[in-house]
Amino acid sequence: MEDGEQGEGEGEGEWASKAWAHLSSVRSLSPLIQCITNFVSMDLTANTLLSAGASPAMLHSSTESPDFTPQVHALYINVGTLSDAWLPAMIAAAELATKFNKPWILDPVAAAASRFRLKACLDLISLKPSVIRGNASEIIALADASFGSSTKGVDSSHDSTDAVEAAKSLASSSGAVVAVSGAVDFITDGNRVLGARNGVPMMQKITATGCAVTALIAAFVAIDPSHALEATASALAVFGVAGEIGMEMARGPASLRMHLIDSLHGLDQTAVISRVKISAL
Ligand SMILES: Nc1ncnc2c1ncn2[C@@H]1O[C@H](COP(=O)(O)OP(=O)(O)OP(=O)(O)O)[C@@H](O)[C@H]1O
Ligand SMILES: Cc1ncsc1CCO
Ligand SMILES: [Mg+2]
Repeated sequence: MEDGEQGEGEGEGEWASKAWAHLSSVRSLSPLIQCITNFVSMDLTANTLLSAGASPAMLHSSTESPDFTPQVHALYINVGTLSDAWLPAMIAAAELATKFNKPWILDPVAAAASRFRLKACLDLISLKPSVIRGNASEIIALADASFGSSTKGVDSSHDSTDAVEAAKSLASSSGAVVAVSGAVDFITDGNRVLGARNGVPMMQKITATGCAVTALIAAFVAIDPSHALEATASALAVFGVAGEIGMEMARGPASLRMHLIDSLHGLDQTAVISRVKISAL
């Protein structure tokens, strides 16, 4: 990717070209992504990464991370089925990623569901993830560092538009790019804000689509680590486009899950360029 001016004045066409360039790089470079993710999402997450051209590895033992994490192109940590045993492994892997200059990406599932989970997420954020992607309720809880307020487990009880200010504040305090998923996905570094308007509402009816798109963000950031904001927007838009095309063949959530994976695998330049809807806000 070129290092030129990005942001103001950039039209949807340029963003779409950038998204295609990111997807093409993922396909050609096939980045290796270590995923420490929840039991629910493992299958969809691995298949999403494979369909996009990346190489997933669900290795989570703190005993093997010292050997493995230095070899990966990015690390993905998702706290969805957090336990006392797994948290130290997540922290150890995040520390290794930072030590070896690998980008790492956090999905703070259900951040406000318990004090244990909120503290775990805040501790992980202190280890400097490149990107944090959550739904609106998760990002609001992290920005406020507050537990229990208007949360509904892993599902959001807010619209993504409700969380834009929280996302900017969390990005500024953490140094991470923060993405909020929803009908519009918002992506911010605390200064610039991008909106990605792809996807279909039925994607919320498939468990772990959020987890899967965060892994896709890890793959896109792996191949363009110095442009985490742009790579994150591209990943969210590309995943949304796969959902839109998949929905044309689907009869409900179960068949959308299958068609989304097929569509992500089959995405061509024409579909990406004509459908990606990213803009600077
Ligand atoms: N109303 C919508 N219209 C279009 N796309 C949507 C809509 N809601 C969610 N999406 C898309 O669905 C995907 C999952 O987002 P969601 O906000 O449901 O994540 P999540 O709550 O973290 O999910 P999970 O925890 O089940 O993994 C994202 O790619 C998002 O863009
Ligand atoms: C349903 C569920 N519970 C913990 S993680 C997860 C997957 C969606 O986040
Ligand atoms: Mg989630």
